[in-house]
Order: sequence, then C-alpha cells, then structure tokens
Amino acid sequence: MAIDTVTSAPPTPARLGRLAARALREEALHTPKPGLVDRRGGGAHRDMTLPMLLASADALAAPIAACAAAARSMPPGRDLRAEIGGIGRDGERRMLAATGGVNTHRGALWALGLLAAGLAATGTVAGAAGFAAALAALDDPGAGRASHGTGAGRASHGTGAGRASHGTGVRLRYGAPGAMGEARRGFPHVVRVALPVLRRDGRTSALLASMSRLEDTCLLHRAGPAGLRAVRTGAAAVLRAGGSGTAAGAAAFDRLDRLCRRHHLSPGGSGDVLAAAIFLDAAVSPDAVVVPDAAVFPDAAVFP
Ligand SMILES: CC(C)(COP(=O)(O)OP(=O)(O)OC[C@H]1O[C@@H](n2cnc3c(N)ncnc32)[C@H](O)[C@@H]1O)[C@@H](O)C(=O)NCCC(=O)NCCS
Ligand SMILES: Nc1ncnc2c1ncn2[C@@H]1O[C@H](COP(=O)(O)OP(=O)(O)OP(=O)(O)O)[C@@H](O)[C@H]1O
Repeated sequence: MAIDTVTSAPPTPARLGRLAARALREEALHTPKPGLVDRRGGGAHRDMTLPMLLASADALAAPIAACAAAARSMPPGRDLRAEIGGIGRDGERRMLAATGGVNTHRGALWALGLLAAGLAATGTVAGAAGFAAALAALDDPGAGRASHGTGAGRASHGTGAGRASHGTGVRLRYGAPGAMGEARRGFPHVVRVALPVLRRDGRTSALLASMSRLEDTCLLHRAGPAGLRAVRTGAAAVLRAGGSGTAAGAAAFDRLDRLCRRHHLSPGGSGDVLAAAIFLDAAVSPDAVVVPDAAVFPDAAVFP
C-alpha cells in the first residue's frame, strides 16, 4: 500500500540547503564507519580529513538550495536539467575550492542536489525520487565540461574535461551503472533500503544495509568485483548477527572495519546513501514515507 501523504508545504529551498549540509555533516561525524572518513580519521582515504569533509558540507548548502530553487521556478524538463547540471558543476568547483582540490562529496552532491530538487517540487519522498529519476534520465547538455580549473588547488579526481571519472572507467570495465544508474532508478537504496532502516534501527544499520547491497563504483574502482563482494559480505554478516550492538555483530563489524582499512576499501557510495537518507528523514515527516509504486521503481521486487 502506498502511503504518500503531503503533510505540509515543501520546505523552502534555503531550508533544504541547510538540511542537506547538516545531513552531510552528520554523516561525516557518525562514527565508526568502515573505510569512510569519520571522527577517527580518514578511513581508507589518505587525502581526506574530517575538518575537510565538514568544510565541504558547508560549501554545498548553497548549490543544493539552488537546485531546489530551480525546481520550484522552472517546469520539469530539459531546461531544468540543463540548469541543474550547471548548478552541480558549479557546486563541484565550490567543493574543490573548499578542500584544496579533493573530491570529498561529488556523489553526495549529485544525490542530495537531485533529491532536494524533487522535494522542492513535490514535497514527498516518492515524489522526490520520481522527480530525481526523471531528471537524471534526461541528457545533460553541459556534461563533460570541466569542474576543475578554478585555481582550487590540486585536482585529485578525474572529473575535469578530457579525463574520465572513476565511475566512467568502472562502467566501461564492469558495466556497473553507478551513481547515474541509482538516480535513474529513483535512488532505491536511499528510499527503500537506508531510510526505513535508519528510522527503525539507526544510522549504522542504515549504512550497513546499503553496503550489503549497493554496487558501489568507489569499491569497484579501487578493488574490483572481489573487493566489492568482500565489503558486501562483511556488511551483511554484521546485520545477520543482529547489528553492531550485539557481541557477534560488534566482532563482525570490527573485522569489516579492519578489512576496509587494510585494503583501502572505501564504500563512498554508501556514505552518500546514508547522507541522503538522513536528509530525507529530516526534510519530510515520517507520515509521508512511501512504498513507491512500480512505475518509479520498475525493479522494486529486488528491494523487499
Ligand atoms: C552522475 C555523477 C555522479 C557522475 O558520475 P560518475 O560515476 O562519472 O562519477 P564519479 O566516479 O566521479 O563519482 C561517483 C560517486 O557516486 C557515488 N557512488 C558510487 N557508486 C554509487 C552507486 N552505486 N550508487 C550511488 N552512488 C554511488 C560515490 O560517492 C562516487 O564517488 C555526477 O557527479 C554528475 O554527472 N555531475 C554533473 C553535474 C550534475 O548534473 N549535477 C546535478 C545534481 S547537483
Ligand atoms: N564519510 C565519507 N568519507 C569518504 N567519502 C565519502 C564519505 N561520505 C560520502 N563519501 C563519498 O565518497 C566519494 C569519495 O570518492 P572516491 O572514493 O572515489 O574518492 P577519490 O579520492 O575520488 O578516489 P581515490 O581515492 O580512489 O582516488 C565522494 O564522492 C563522496 O560523495
């Protein structure tokens, strides 16, 4: 049964930007997280610190608010897609300027920017997911334009003109649809996996639920299918043991944490999924949580 009640007017764009930045900060601060930046340090990332992630989160409030404002003021369609693509690339430049050229939140900006646009336009979780999916399905006329070159400092990531991103490389090599595929399907790991688990069992379980299922291109890029499989299996083992709060679950969590550190495995896509779930949880009343319909999630059966 679909329960998709609009309980109040959608939050304003400025509020959505603030809530998104807060969600990014809360995700970064949540500790412990296997492989990801947290209060203990950079996890599997040699080039990131917690203060860097917090600065990056703050820098993204304005572009995410701008995505929401655009969705309020323009009808859905190609012009809005072009506008949001430009805002996204400008947001990536701001992120790189805030971090000295490190890609702290590219995937997170993508997810939260599209979902903020969807929330501004529709006010509901299912509406936001469907809206984001429809936008992501449209070609971005500015795709391939550099998001580097602002004097932000060292460019650590191949998102600029002429260089393929990690996600593109992995898509070509393994056929993984990655962050674009997740968006085009209406962010099922955010809406149908992490958000309900977050509300029931908290943030660590929500992160693990995503890690146990997501085809994360960060993991594929660094460690191939074997690395991805090891992380998914490790996360599933924690959940099977009752979560990190049980003795067996805590031991399994510790094994997963050490595995990620030893092999430099970062589940960055699941970090984004957790941040997006925290954002939706804060922005939309629990009464408006939905079981989305098959039109938005054609493969919804995959997510019980
Ligand atoms: C589609 C995006 C993510 C680029 O995709 P690509 O796979 O090439 O990117 P890249 O490898 O640099 O990073 C992808 C990031 O997504 C996350 N991710 C990885 N796997 C997944 C997954 N299966 N599901 C969701 N997120 C994932 C990770 O954080 C990863 O680092 C996006 O950045 C983009 O096109 N931006 C252009 C600007 C734009 O249109 N913005 C609009 C909204 S602001
Ligand atoms: N707490 C977190 N720590 C690290 N990354 C996170 C976190 N939360 C979300 N992420 C996501 O993980 C992605 C990190 O990207 P990735 O692992 O590809 O880093 P990179 O530095 O570009 O790659 P590499 O280090 O392999 O060269 C970001 O796009 C970001 O959105």
